[in-house]
Amino acid sequence: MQTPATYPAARMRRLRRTRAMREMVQENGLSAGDLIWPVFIRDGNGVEEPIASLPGVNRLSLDRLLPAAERALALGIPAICLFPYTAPDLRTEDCAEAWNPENLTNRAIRMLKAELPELMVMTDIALDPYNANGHDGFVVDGQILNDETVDALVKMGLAQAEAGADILGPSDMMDGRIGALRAAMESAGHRDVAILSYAAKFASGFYGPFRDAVGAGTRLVGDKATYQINPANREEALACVARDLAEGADMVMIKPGMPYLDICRAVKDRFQRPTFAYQVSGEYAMLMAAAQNGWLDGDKVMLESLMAFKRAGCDGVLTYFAPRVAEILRK
Ligand SMILES: NCc1[nH]cc(CCC(=O)O)c1CC(=O)O
Repeated sequence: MQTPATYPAARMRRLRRTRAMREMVQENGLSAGDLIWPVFIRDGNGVEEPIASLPGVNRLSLDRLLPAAERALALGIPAICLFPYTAPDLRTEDCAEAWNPENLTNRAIRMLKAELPELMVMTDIALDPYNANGHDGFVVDGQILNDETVDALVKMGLAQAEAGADILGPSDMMDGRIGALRAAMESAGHRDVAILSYAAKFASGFYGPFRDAVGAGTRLVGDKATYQINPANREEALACVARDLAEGADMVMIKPGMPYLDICRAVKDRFQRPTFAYQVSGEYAMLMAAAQNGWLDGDKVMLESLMAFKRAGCDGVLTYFAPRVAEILRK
């Protein structure tokens, strides 16, 4: 970096004087094309069910998902990511609903790809919405089984690819799942299905409202510390990213987002591959709660928080704010 001249030759305020000048020298940009919109789906018809801890976010039945997705596409959002709220009787210890070709997610994928082929559909691969105990993997005697879970995740991913998913999002943090999924996609002829790995996923308190939304929160026995990363660890997160890229991930994600911008920057600098952050449910809830109390300007902090991801090196962000942001950016 060139050392700036000293005052008064250097007056940093010269380039901040007018809006035109500020825009001309702006270093980073945010556009609708950077956004992936996470959406919660449920069964039924005509249902838009509010989620108390995520103000403004609803669980949508598939007939309501379609117009919402259509609007997202019209606003320039390239992808939506589906998260199912599974009916209670379909949550079992063997998690068999996860790879049912006719499950809610797979039906949603087929509908979206038939009606809106240009909109990319991303999925979540983990057992928690189908598991009786809320964990991302099989639980036996209080242990989360790794390799048995990977086999199940592969079946789940294959069913999603078969239904037409464009991007698979393994969020489970089992070891070896990226390699196993990539090999399965190759041999099943799904060569162009992309994998966006939840590579640096931390054991975070910020997932609370999400677990309410998919109905896994009250069921969860214990915590996820034996598979998600300790929030104190940076080198471990980088090792996970390196491993997932080596196993065939096309893109990687850091999650949560705002408290982990240092990891975003480190991942982009070190690997120079497509890098995404997930601005998770708790981050959304915290900004919305303050905005609803009149303590923060909601739109302003929303845009600022998303620009921060771009500045930290991310290529894009998963955010519940996506439609709102895209609407503002269109004006
Ligand atoms: N595999 C589950 C999964 N996929 C995405 C999220 C969190 C997303 C959010 O909080 O918005 C979680 C929660 C968890 O790991 O408990």
